[in-house]
Amino acid sequence: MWNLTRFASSRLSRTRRLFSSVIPGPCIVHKRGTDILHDPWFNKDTGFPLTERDRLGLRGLLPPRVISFEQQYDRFMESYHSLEKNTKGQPDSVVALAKWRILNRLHDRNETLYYRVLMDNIKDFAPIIYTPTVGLVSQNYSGLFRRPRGMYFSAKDKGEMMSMIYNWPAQHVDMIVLTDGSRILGLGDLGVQGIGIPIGKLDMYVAAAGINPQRVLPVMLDVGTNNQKLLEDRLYLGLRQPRLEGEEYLEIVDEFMEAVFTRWPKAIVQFEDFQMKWAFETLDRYRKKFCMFNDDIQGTAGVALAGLLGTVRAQGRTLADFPDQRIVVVGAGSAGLGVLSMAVQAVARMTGKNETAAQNFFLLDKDGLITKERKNLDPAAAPFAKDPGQIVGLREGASLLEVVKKVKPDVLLGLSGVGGVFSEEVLKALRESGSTRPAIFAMSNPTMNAECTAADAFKHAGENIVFASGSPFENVNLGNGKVGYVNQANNMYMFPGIGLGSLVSGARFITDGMLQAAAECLASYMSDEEIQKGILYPSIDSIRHITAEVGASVLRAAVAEELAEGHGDVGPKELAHMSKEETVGYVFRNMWYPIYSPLVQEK
Ligand SMILES: NC(=O)c1ccc[n+]([C@@H]2O[C@H](COP(=O)([O-])OP(=O)(O)OC[C@H]3O[C@@H](n4cnc5c(N)ncnc54)[C@H](O)[C@@H]3O)[C@@H](O)[C@H]2O)c1
Ligand SMILES: O=C(O)C[C@H](O)C(=O)O
Ligand SMILES: [Mg+2]
Repeated sequence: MWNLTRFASSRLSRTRRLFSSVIPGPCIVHKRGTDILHDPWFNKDTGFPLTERDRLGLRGLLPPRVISFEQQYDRFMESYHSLEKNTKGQPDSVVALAKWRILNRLHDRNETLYYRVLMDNIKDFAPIIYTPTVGLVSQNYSGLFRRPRGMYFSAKDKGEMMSMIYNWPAQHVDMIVLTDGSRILGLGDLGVQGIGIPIGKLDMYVAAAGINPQRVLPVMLDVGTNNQKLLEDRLYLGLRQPRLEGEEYLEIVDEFMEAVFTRWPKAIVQFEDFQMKWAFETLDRYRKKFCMFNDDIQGTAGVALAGLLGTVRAQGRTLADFPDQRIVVVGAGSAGLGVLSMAVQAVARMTGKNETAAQNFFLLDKDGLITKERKNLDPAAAPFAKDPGQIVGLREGASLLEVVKKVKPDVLLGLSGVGGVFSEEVLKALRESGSTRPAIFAMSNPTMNAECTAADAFKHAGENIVFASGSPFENVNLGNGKVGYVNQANNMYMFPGIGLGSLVSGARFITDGMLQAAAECLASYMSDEEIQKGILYPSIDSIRHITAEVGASVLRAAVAEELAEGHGDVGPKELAHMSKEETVGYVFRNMWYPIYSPLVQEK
């Protein structure tokens, strides 16, 4: 059932070939003069050619010399490298924020140049615009705030959202990332400051999926905050009130969703970093009504399942052995439960048995092992709660150490949001794992919330482990020329392809079938040779390529489920007649690529 296609060697050259045909057509701007210079969508700074300077009223508003895009690029990178040099030795957070600031200023000034430097240096810049630095930025957002980005809808805007949505200047919007700031990474309730996350996710949409930056919209739904520190902070920029709850809360989200889909019926909304109860409730409420998904539940599930399947292969086994893997999941929140349900569904499909599919999975939360004896057992966790009769030697609420010692798992997967939960003792206990090559997924973000560091994992659990973390760590030098490989198990390998595939297929909804197709695609992406080395995911350098593949598989699944209504001038019939290769080419052709496009028609 898992079709293991290999893409390996020609990936990069194929990417380049496909992009060479994607030169945007002339785009005519109706602004003039300083309005253009101050509009980051159109601004080219000193790169405006003389004809455009003449015809757009820019003459005299810029120094006379025209600088090429490449020169601008080099100049920015030089400034960036000198900033790196000048901040050497300073605390990590100071350096990270300085790097974020210089990138953010470019983002505010010239989007084309910003996205080109981001794409070309994604490995270095993703940790700044995305996890972990985006967490630090969100924590300090009210102090760092200089210019708004995206839209802010607050509880005070009730009844006004339908008209407010038309305040957004872009005529078309394809991709929206929405948060209410209630569970930002593992940092808790950050209220309005959580807007940093949708901004970072949409930067990844542009860099990885080639969504046109003029068509993305980060949104903050500010319904208050329960973070006392923020409520008392005189600089805090959000509503100073406790979070709305119950019907009052849902009425705000309902109103926003109606407003968005009234103005942009074809948009896709990604829910991000909602606290668990609202994450599940809103997914359930909207998934059959609007084209939306929850990244923490569904995107994370896909990336984790791909990693779990990779782990089986890394052990030298076949995928048919997946149902025998003993997997301990630490964290029963939106992410942990999302991963469990997708993984258990995969086992059920492979074995053809629903009743026993969850038997090799063990779920823990802050109160330890979850069994059917748990008081106030969350209904969402109930299907994975152990029957005390079937776990001899373990009790309700057993500690992680007890569980690892008893279960001897093949995989330890953390989505708890708590740094260091995989303690030295727990990692050492994993040495007794039944597996020749146990895997550790410390998936919580940002770095300080990871369940363990990469270095500790290799040191305490042994050199033969497979390791993945949600935020990036350096590979670990094991001595004797050996390297402990660090994977980044982050939903960034999933959500851009889910969004892009849904967009270019014109899917009405995002179904489990489409998400499963995305996960299968990522799972089959790596060659056996890479997997043997413990490399479970592609390098972030090839994120556009993997996103195109994931996007194309989502598209094909939408077509198969007769949900694809087409996109632009490509109708559903044309989509249905495309070969697999053609769907990938079509997805690539729909990716925006950052180059300056002419702002005036050639005379
Ligand atoms: N790598 C990724 O792609 C990815 C994706 C989504 C979420 N995450 C990370 O996962 C974490 C959790 O996200 P969530 O949405 O599920 O949060 P959540 O608040 O819904 O759930 C957290 C869960 O962890 C449990 N927990 C807390 N302390 C614990 C402890 N000491 N031991 C065991 N369990 C404990 C809680 O009881 C709860 O069940 C966050 O840090 C987030 O950044 C990572
Ligand atoms: O934002 C990330 O880096 C992954 C994930 O969505 C999270 O909430 O941690
Ligand atoms: Mg998230």
